[in-house]
This record gives sequence, C-alpha cells and structure tokens, in this order.
Amino acid sequence: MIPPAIQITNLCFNYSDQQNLFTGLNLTVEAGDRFGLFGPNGAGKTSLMSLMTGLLPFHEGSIHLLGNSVERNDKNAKKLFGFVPQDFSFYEELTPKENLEFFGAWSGLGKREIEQRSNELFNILALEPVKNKAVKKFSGGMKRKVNLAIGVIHNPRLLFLDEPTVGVDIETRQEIIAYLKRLNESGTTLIYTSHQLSEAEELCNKIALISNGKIIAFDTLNNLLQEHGKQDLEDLFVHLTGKAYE
Ligand SMILES: Nc1ncnc2c1ncn2[C@@H]1O[C@H](COP(=O)(O)OP(=O)(O)OP(=O)(O)O)[C@@H](O)[C@H]1O
Repeated sequence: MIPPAIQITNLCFNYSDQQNLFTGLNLTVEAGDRFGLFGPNGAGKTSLMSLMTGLLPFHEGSIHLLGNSVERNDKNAKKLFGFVPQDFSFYEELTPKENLEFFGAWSGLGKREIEQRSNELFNILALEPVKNKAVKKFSGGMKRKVNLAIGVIHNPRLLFLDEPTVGVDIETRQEIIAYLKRLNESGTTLIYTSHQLSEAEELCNKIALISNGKIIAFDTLNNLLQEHGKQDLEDLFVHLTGKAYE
C-alpha cells in the first residue's frame, strides 16, 4: 500500500511567546494529489509548511511524509521532498547554473546528474539563454523560475510550494502552473499555498481551509462548492471564514 504523502496526527505547536497555534491538528494528503492549503492572514499556513518540512520543531503529535517521520534537521526526510519557499532561496551573486550545482550537490546528486537535470530544467523553464548570468540581474519572474528549479533539482516525490508565482506576469504564471501540472502527472505530489485563488482553482484537486489553527474544510473543490452552494473558491472562503482573502 502506498503511504499518504502527508499524515499529520494530533499536532500541537505554539511560538514561545504566543498562545497555542495548533492544538491537535490532523491532516492526511494522499500521494499524487495537488493539495492547496488556504486561510486568512495569520491562520498558520506558513507555520504548518515549516512544521511539515522540519524547519520548525513541534511539541506534540507526529508528521509523516511518505511514511517517514519528520524530525527537525533529519537529512533523510529532507531528500524526500522539495521546498519552494516564498522568500528566494538562491545565491544572488551566482548564476542559475552555479546555483543548481550548489543545491544539487547539497541534495546528494552527483556532478553528471546535476548537469543533466539542470539542462532539462533550463529548457523546460526557458532559462537556457540566461543560465550563465548572475541571478541578481533577473526580473521577478525569472527569479521565481530559478527558485522553482532549485526546489525540484533532485526530482522529489513531494513538493512544497509557498506562493510559487507571487510577483510574476501572467505568461510566466501560466508557464509555472503548466510545469507544476506536468510534474504532478509524472507522480510528484504538490502541497501548495497561495493568495491567487483562481490559480488555485486551476491547479488543486484537493483543498483545505485553515482558520485559527484548525482545518475547517477539507475535500475536493467541487465537493466543497456543492456542499456550501458556492460558485468559486473565493466565495467559499468568505462564507467559511467570514473574511475576504487578501
Ligand atoms: N517566528 C514567529 N514568531 C512568533 N510568532 C510567529 C512567527 N511566525 C508567525 N507567527 C505567528 O503565528 C501565527 C500564524 O502565522 P503564519 O505566518 O503561519 O500565518 P499565515 O497563514 O501563513 O499568514 P499569511 O497569510 O499572512 O502569510 C500568526 O499569529 C503570526 O503572527
């Protein structure tokens, strides 16, 4: 049996200076899903991503990625997934090629593999003509694509994406979304959060809404829309959280 991509059981967490953010949160995402996590500002989306990727330690409960327990700084668990954070994670002074060499090696890939995979990604993401130019000179859209390439250099089976298209033009957005769909078709589970709800409708097959540290809705988008008699994700969001999505 294939283990779930994500299994969170009874998760409890708070920042040291704050009240509990999560008190017994449960969530299961099946392998192969394109899962979207949404919620009002401050609901805990980024914190949950950081807990799932081992960047934050949790107090109680368990998190399993593809059947492997997540412990802070566990290198083996880290190889299972890729993370495309909202803040750029590359070295500005380096070129895309140099960045991928660095992060590819960090993920445990050999020289040959890195070269092959980099060339593939430069072609798919139209970065070939700029692969030897310092990233600091790039537009926002090109930087997003380099950020994405770093997250997928090691062909992860599970990919976390925090606002992967923020600040990019429509054409680049479409290019990125098309690539994410292709990745999913080839077997990569996507865990995504964004403030672009129309993009989410296009990309995600499963949706969870989080509010005040609790999952308040979880299903396919169609089922949720039908159940609550709403037209789109934005309507549903306002209906369930009482807040506009900003
Ligand atoms: N490093 C931190 N230290 C203390 N509190 C934090 C820290 N990071 C986030 N918080 C708090 O935890 C709560 C959840 O924040 P988080 O950033 O996870 O929410 P979010 O849903 O991602 O919000 P947004 O949509 O605004 O990005 C908020 O109350 C926030 O102020």
